Amino acid sequence: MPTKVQNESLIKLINIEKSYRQPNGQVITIMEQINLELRTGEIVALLGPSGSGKSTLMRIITGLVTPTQGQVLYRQEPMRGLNPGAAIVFQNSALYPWLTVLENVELGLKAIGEGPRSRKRKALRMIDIIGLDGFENAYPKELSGGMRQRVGFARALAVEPELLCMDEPFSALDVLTAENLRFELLDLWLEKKIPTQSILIVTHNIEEAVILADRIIVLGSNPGRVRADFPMTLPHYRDRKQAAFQAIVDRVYKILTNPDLDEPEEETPEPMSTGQTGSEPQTPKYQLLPHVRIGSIAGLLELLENRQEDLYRLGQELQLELDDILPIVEGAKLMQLVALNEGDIAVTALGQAFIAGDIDQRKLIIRQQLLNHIRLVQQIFAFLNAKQNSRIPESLVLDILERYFTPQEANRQLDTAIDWGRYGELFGYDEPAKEIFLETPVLDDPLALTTTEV
Ligand SMILES: Nc1ncnc2c1ncn2[C@@H]1O[C@H](COP(=O)(O)OP(=O)(O)OP(=O)(O)O)[C@@H](O)[C@H]1O
Repeated sequence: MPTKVQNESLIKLINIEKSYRQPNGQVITIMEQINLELRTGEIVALLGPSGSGKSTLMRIITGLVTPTQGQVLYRQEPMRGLNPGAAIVFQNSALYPWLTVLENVELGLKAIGEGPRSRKRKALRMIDIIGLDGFENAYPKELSGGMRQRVGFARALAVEPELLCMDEPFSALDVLTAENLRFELLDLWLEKKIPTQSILIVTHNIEEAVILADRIIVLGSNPGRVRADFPMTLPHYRDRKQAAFQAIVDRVYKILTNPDLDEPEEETPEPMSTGQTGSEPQTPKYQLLPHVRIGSIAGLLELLENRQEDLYRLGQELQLELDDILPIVEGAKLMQLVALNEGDIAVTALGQAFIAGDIDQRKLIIRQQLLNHIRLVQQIFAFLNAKQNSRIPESLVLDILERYFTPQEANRQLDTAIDWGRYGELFGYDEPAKEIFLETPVLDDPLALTTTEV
């Protein structure tokens, strides 16, 4: 088994940007200025909110996606096409149902041109290492979810990749199976039973990252960028109950829940021109609304009444995943109903007034906050007031949104704005006509007649 050489550059991303051209011709940048290096001997966890570009970044590293700008170096050389040293394990290992475990594991080896005999030998060895001994001739449907995922690992590891990329590999498994598999993978890595030189894992699970990683990278969204990149010094095996473990979990939680609080990156190379398609016009940023109902925000406020709470513990208490709780907190924060301080969340005076208020008072508060702080709502409201019949087609708003977001995201933004506007009794939605209409025209409202600049 090859020994692991520590700290050699395996992958280097220099000023990576990825943009997609939308059907309307608009170019949307989903990530920019990504600078990072993966070195041998480390497990790196990539965390970030949904849509921050974690999977895209992993695909750029493996060569499945080409960046719009910037350079990918593999072992210090520009990478062209697929990364020769990488293999990927996905959330649901896509196994061929008509092939046995052995045949599924052999597939990756076949793809890289291994002959039948060495293919079989290597596949059997990896099946053994990964704990599937005795199941070589089973078909995927005969296996549990955890065992199928093991086959996915065996298939990826059989080709002896230098870099093992895993995109939420444990998230489809039940809690116990996931925990077992995590520690088994860690055993294989620490005991050098696999020749892998570096592991990159995309995850939504902070504790999983803290259990496994030697380094944690946090991405931010809109567009995706590196917000934090720090080493983990706790020795393996880590205990979830340890104060130091909890402190790191809190730190990551704090970064994720405070979009304004960036931690310095490890290194920031100078901008570098690559001669690629760098001439796309930059799209200015637009406030991104979290997809959350006002009811959920109200629920959070009621729960927080009169207490300052650590967000991480709150998530645990509510048994909410990070991706569920973040949009609720973000929505409440955008409307200034809560304030965040060092990972703690507290209800503001306005939030307290919301909790104490009856339904009409609550609606009034939301209405005020929407008109004061939520750009899309302000814009729709201004359009409606400028129209004589107080109605606008949704396509008018979608056209604007699609200058900044994908069509799918533009629809989600509009849905959220309509939901919030409805709660604040600012406007409603006529489904058959696909039009937004003013609830009660408020012509003396100073905001009503201002058109907001896009
Ligand atoms: N082929 C594509 N065309 C247009 N937009 C895309 C394409 N692929 C990804 N995107 C957009 O890029 C953004 C980042 O997507 P990506 O899947 O990389 O994020 P993520 O952080 O992995 O999200 P999640 O945690 O939800 O899996 C999203 O807004 C997505 O809609």
